[in-house]
Amino acid sequence: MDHTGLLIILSSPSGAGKSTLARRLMDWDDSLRFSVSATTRPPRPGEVDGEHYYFIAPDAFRDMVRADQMLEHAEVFGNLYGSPREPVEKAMREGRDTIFDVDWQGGQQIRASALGGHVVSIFVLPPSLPELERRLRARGQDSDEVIAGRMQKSRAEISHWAEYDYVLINDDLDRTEADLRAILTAERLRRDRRAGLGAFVKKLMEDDA
Ligand SMILES: Nc1nc2c(ncn2[C@@H]2O[C@H](COP(=O)(O)OP(=O)(O)O)[C@@H](O)[C@H]2O)c(=O)[nH]1
Ligand SMILES: Nc1ncnc2c1ncn2[C@@H]1O[C@H](COP(=O)(O)OP(=O)(O)O)[C@@H](O)[C@H]1O
Repeated sequence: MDHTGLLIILSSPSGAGKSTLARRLMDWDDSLRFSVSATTRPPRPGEVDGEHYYFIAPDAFRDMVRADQMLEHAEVFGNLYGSPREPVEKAMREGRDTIFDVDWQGGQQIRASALGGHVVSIFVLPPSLPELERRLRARGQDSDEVIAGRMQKSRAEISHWAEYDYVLINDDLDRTEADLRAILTAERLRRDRRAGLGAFVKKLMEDDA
């Protein structure tokens, strides 16, 4: 069936688990595409350029924005982050679904973008703020100062929860992953209904006549 790809927005305060969940979803369904963002923040140990992020200089980032090559962009924790437009448009044309790991500003801009696709937005909450801090520490990739900054910003990110179609409390990882799979399956069926089931039903009736 002909259809355009879904745009799946995942947001959460830093450390709630969205990268882990996105990775699990892609292991479940390898047709899913991850939108690799460009950022001016330095790579963490183990992060690979072009896989986790495109690590670029602020000037190069601003050039991309000026050339309208970013579908959305925002400043988060003092660094610039943006979703390159071209790979998303290509995936949509090919009918492949794209996952975005973006903050609330990115979520708002993707919803408002003129891409015209079927957008599904999901907000991931931690079970508590002390658990969020524990996860940031357990990840072992940020300094105390960076963790303190992220905890301070977490309330502002969480305040946007009601803008999202779905809100999941990521307590048990397997449970949250199962909920995400269910959301994706249901939203794909909704998309297909819109995209071309009319023609299928018409043919079904004709074949039976
Ligand atoms: N608007 C926007 N936000 C992004 C983008 N890429 C990442 N972010 C957000 O930036 C924040 C920080 O990301 P990151 O530095 O990887 O830290 P982490 O969330 O702790 O793994 C998170 O809220 C991400 O969702 C992007 O392309 N656009
Ligand atoms: N449900 C969960 N229970 C316990 N730990 C979790 C859970 N979800 C994620 N984590 C852990 O918390 C840390 C932060 O997760 P991560 O996916 O990097 O968050 P984010 O991308 O939202 O910043 C990681 O070490 C991850 O393994």
